[in-house]
Amino acid sequence: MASERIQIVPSVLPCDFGALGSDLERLEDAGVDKIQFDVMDGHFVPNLTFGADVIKSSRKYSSLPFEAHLMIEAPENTLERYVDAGCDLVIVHAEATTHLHRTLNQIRGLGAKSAVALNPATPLCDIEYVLTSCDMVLIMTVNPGFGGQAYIAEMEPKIARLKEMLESLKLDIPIEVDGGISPKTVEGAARAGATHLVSGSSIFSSPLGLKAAVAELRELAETASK
Ligand SMILES: O=C(CO)[C@@H](O)[C@H](O)COP(=O)(O)O
Repeated sequence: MASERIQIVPSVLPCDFGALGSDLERLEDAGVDKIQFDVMDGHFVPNLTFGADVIKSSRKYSSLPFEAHLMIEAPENTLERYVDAGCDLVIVHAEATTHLHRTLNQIRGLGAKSAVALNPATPLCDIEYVLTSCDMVLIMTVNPGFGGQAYIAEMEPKIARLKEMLESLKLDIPIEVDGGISPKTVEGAARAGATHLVSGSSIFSSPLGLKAAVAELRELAETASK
């Protein structure tokens, strides 16, 4: 597990959707490691954002890996569109697909990396038998649907237990956390075992500016994870 390095992952939710390309260029200049596109359908979560076409049109503005966080019902019906749009990794929610094992392997079959996300209330036992079909696990530290929510610190024991599960299976895959990640919360998440840290409102609203805010999160997480 020690081989997984800290990655800072911006959520595009706070971006200016009318000028997404330039915001993506700003994020790459700021030193982020990959980009997370928060896809929301207004059914699985109350909010509605964008689909694969927006990601496809964004591809030319960044050389970084793209991941699609599918906060949508029945993601298995549309996986190919996100891979064709240029996503290197596709995240589906365990709560949103009937046949999770099949869906995760469908993503891999399309040539992308697969990941499963768990809402705060969903127990780790729901993914115990699909971890070998995952290239990453996302632990939500807010209830999905909106940016700017408060970090749920009660998820830290869940992160730590997941790290133990992965180590016992000798699976060297990252644990990503998403929701309320800021300089005040990142250390707790990293100390528990998270290595990929998704942040939206904190880095975009930081008085330090985007580049320094990304560097600050990275330094805090790296120190806490040692
Ligand atoms: O995906 C979600 C919620 O569904 C958000 O957690 C964003 O991805 C990050 O938002 P901040 O909490 O960092 O503002």
